[in-house]
Amino acid sequence: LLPPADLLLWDGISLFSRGDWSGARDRLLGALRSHREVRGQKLRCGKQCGIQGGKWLEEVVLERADCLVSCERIGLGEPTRYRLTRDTERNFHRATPYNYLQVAHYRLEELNEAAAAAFTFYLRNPHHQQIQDDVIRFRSMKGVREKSFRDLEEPNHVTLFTQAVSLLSEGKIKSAVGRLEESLTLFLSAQEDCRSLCEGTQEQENEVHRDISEVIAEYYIQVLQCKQRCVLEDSYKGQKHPREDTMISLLTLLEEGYAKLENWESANQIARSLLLFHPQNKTIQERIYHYKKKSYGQNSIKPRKSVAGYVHRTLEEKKLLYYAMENLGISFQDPDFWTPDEIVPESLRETVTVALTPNQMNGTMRVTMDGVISKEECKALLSLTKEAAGSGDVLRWRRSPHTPYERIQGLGVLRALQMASSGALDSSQAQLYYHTSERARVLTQFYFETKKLHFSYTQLVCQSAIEGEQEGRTDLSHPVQADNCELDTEEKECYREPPAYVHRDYSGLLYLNEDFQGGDLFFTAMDGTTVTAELHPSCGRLVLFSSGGENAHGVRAVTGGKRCAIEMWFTESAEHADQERSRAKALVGDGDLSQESSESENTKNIRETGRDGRSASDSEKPTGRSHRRSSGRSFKDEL
Ligand SMILES: O=C(O)CCC(=O)C(=O)O
Ligand SMILES: [Fe+2]
Repeated sequence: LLPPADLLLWDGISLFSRGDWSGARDRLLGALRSHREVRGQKLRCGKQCGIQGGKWLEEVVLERADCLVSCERIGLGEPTRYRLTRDTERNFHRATPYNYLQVAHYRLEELNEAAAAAFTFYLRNPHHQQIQDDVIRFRSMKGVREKSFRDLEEPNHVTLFTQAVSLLSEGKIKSAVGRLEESLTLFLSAQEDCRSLCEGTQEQENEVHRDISEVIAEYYIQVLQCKQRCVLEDSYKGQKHPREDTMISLLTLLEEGYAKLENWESANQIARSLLLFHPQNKTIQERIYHYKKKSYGQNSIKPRKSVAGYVHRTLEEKKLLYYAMENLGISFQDPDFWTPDEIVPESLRETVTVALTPNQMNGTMRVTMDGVISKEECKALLSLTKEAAGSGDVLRWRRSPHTPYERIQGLGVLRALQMASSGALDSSQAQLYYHTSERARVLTQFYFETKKLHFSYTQLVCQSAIEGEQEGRTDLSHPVQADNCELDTEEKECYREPPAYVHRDYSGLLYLNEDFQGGDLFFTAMDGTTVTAELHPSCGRLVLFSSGGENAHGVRAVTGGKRCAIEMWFTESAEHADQERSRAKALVGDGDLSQESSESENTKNIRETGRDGRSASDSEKPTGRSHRRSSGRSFKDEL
């Protein structure tokens, strides 16, 4: 039996601080091993102490408690010995031992081990400045193999998945499918393990004596929330890509593999399993029809049992959690994109959907969402621009700097709020402007899994076609450009240097209307001419993209009517945050109780961020809609 993990960890850290590198390394490795050992034993006990049906609840609970305690005692000793405090548990969760370990390995000149430990920590703390630098340093060191940059805690199902992806690209379909099947099995069993540990001990913060059912309900909700988060736990850890659903990615590839192998029955079965996540999806239905024809109308094919079980169970849990959310006032962040509307109570239902996925837009870092604001909200914001135009010189219509055929009008957030406080604008509309942009910021942060984003600039802009001057027009409303770099279409390069706004990291365009001619937004390759995606604005439609050359874009001529949008640019760098924004924030009284969060907080927020981008500890105000709705789910993904 290994010494307890916390003892080894603190021992290791103390040897570390005294410069005893080999002692530190051995203790830290021991701590990781011991932590794993306890986890394994708890899993074994959990299985061994299964619940038998047909008994009273009290009897079941007491029996299981007795069984668990004695099973763990035999395997691990007294509970006081192996149970970790929440802090220590969090340290293991964040892979902190690896951060010490990488330094110890480095000092001991074990460079490949050091690189692996550093990389492992980095993946779980991608915004940690020091580890970013360390990984870069290791990469430039001679004698460190590329292979060493690997995740020492990578779940086996991820390893297999990655192997399968490269096998598929090499055309080795059979082996790929084998790997994917194995990966699916392992993913499901990893989920079981993660979920079963949710029932382990939890430290309670403020114990007061309350009604037994209240206490049980609260504890049970905690357990359910923990189980729901297991999906995030077992998802692929990498950066620079929006998070995808592990199960859906797995099944999609698997179906593709079976189809390539012309194993129509299996392809059909997997497609039917996928359909459980998106029952209305036309393309899956078509593929099923196609497979059915290929296998001569085989009609009795059902979804995979394991997948159906997975979907059924998680939906049952979500129902309970949404019930608790509606009636007991608990907060629940649904980690899944695909939860069907029927599961969510009417009052909590949100309308934001992903209208175009990055894939459908032929890029990785671009997405289009619909329903981000309601029709009434569009109307209110549009009337803000009308009033603003009538009330002052700065906001009067002027000729567009981009084209002689259009006039343009712009209004900043701070300006709007200031005008509202002097009575020149409707104050609730000005506030709505603020909260709407805030909503877009949170969605960007959530969808691209970035660290905290700050506003770099915000503007409500309308362009309108000058009547009678549109004949024979061939120019654009807004020429093709990138938002944070100088686009050189000859060289197909984009230079991130002044005069470009180099601090912009993400761009957001929230459209307020659709009743005008022309004015489509389009994306091009860096040549400025090859169009890769094009869309017409509409009320509540939000287009988000990274601001670099990978997202060169322009706007087609507005040849009739008025086109209005809120343009937003976000930066990851707090130093370059828009000063006006903090004054605007003060004006709306949006107190930031969450404070400037520390590095660790930041990382934690991202892991715990729900579908509306709000973490449990995030006390930012709801965004213009009722609190209930904004703390609910916020968008669902279409395939
Ligand atoms: O209004 C739009 O759709 C795009 C405007 C734009 O790209 C910009 O102002 O940088
Ligand atoms: Fe732009």
